Amino acid sequence: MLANHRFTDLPAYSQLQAHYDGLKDRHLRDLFADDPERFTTFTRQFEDILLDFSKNRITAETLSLLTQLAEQAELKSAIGKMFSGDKINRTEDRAVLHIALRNRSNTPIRVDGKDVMPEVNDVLKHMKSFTERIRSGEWKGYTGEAITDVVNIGIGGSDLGPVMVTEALKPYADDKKLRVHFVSNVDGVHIYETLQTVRPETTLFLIASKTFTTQETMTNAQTARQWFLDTAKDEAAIAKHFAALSTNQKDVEKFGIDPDNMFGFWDWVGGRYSLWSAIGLSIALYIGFDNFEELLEGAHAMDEHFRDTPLDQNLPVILGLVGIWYNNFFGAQTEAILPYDQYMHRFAAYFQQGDMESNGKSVDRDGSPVDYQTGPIIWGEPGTNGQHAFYQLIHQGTKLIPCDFLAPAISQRPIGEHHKILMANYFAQTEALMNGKTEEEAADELRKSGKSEEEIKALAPFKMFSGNRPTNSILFRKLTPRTLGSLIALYEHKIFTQGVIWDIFSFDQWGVELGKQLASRILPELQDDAPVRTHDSSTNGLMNAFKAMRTEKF
Ligand SMILES: O=P(O)(O)OC[C@H]1O[C@](O)(CO)[C@@H](O)[C@@H]1O
Repeated sequence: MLANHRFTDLPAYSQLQAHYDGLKDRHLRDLFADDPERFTTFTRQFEDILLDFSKNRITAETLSLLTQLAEQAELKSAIGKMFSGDKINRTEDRAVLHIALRNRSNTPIRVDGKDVMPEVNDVLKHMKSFTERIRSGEWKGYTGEAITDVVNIGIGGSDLGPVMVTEALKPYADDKKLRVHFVSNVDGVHIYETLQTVRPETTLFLIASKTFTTQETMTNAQTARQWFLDTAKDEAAIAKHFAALSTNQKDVEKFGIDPDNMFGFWDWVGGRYSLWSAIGLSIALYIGFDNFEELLEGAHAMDEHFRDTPLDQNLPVILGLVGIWYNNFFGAQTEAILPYDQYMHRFAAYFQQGDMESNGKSVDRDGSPVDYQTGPIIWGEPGTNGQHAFYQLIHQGTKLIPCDFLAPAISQRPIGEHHKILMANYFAQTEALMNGKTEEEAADELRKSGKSEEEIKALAPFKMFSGNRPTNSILFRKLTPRTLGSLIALYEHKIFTQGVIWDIFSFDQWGVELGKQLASRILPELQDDAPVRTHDSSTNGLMNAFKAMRTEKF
């Protein structure tokens, strides 16, 4: 179990507050002018990944106080507990062991006294042989044709991870031989549009659901099953075209999926941390098992770094602490993740769930409501597209939005000048966000463009930028499976770091569960045209309008 503390009672918290009062008005430009070695001071490297956090509103003292905050929150011991299978997810009475799924060292990790590694390795072995049979064409569909399309049906953590990783590692796949599709939304449009592009004879459906009860997934799965049987006409053919990725064997069998085609995992794998488990089968099928293993290895290497490296040298810890600095002292409410790599276009969306479902909590580990901010709003889009959309608000808006800028030094598609242009933008943006433009600089520029002094006076206030907008730059050599694995683990452990320090439980999601319960209660009320009176006036009104609209009586 994790130790409890009051975040705002930690001695370093009040020291940080006093420190903040002294630092809040200092400009990044001045911090750089004060210390010519600032880049070296605030840069850390892990394998092919460089984290430059020098463009943050921090000094060496800030880092030292933040590190003390982490020590006082007993972060090191919390990390040890996660890695040793302690049931740190107390509200669900579960261990938190996504690190075991990629434990390439294979050291025993025990839950309730039992080493989980043999079962982890068995599932990986099963995934490997299945992957190889599908990819080689040895596995035949019910008409004797090889599989050409994999449709993963899942939602939340049973979708977002595989979607993000298969997009990011597209260069390692061969779309001509095997394509992947993802159906998550219960909106019939999603499954309809997907089924338009595939043939029953050559399609493999992966029903991905930890619980195998999620309404959206089960609805889509039943529709896919019916669509398949409409052509195949034979239930026995299901064994060749449906597999399940789940912890719920009973319901998998009830659905009619051959137990040999079930890939299991365990309650200690959180949905949003499950891409490393059987939920990653679509990834392995798409990029091949060797590449999937490389992904696991990259994550494992980051796990070891997180567990063994001193806090002020530790990349996930630093990201977490810098986030806390803005969230709890500057009052920032949001953070942007901005990859300058088109293949990473789902990275921010993935961590939107990872971070917000984990740290969107307002009760501490003692059960008391918190009186400080916890998880930030996470969002983002690939770099240059964002520049032409929402960056204006980051540059000149009233909100402080700390941003992570991620980019590869080597493009997967080195075409002409594209990558240099992309990277010029990458470097330019963090520089501009930091420096801004003074009114005098704006005036000078206007003068050079031939404006009159009167026009300069009128226009300069709009053309100045305060700057002082903080960024992290995460520069890596190339988006390989190993590097991607490390980057994902980096953000996972950042989330862990923050949750521990905020004294919240990061591995449950009771809020989401409530929405699921309410939806199942409402569904029966939509089956007929009877007026609904059981809810508040807004919900009743909307449901009745919906009923009227569908019968054209509106
Ligand atoms: O894999 P399952 O059980 O279908 O759940 C899907 C998702 O639902 C949630 O519980 C809530 O959205 C997520 O945590 C999970 O990833």
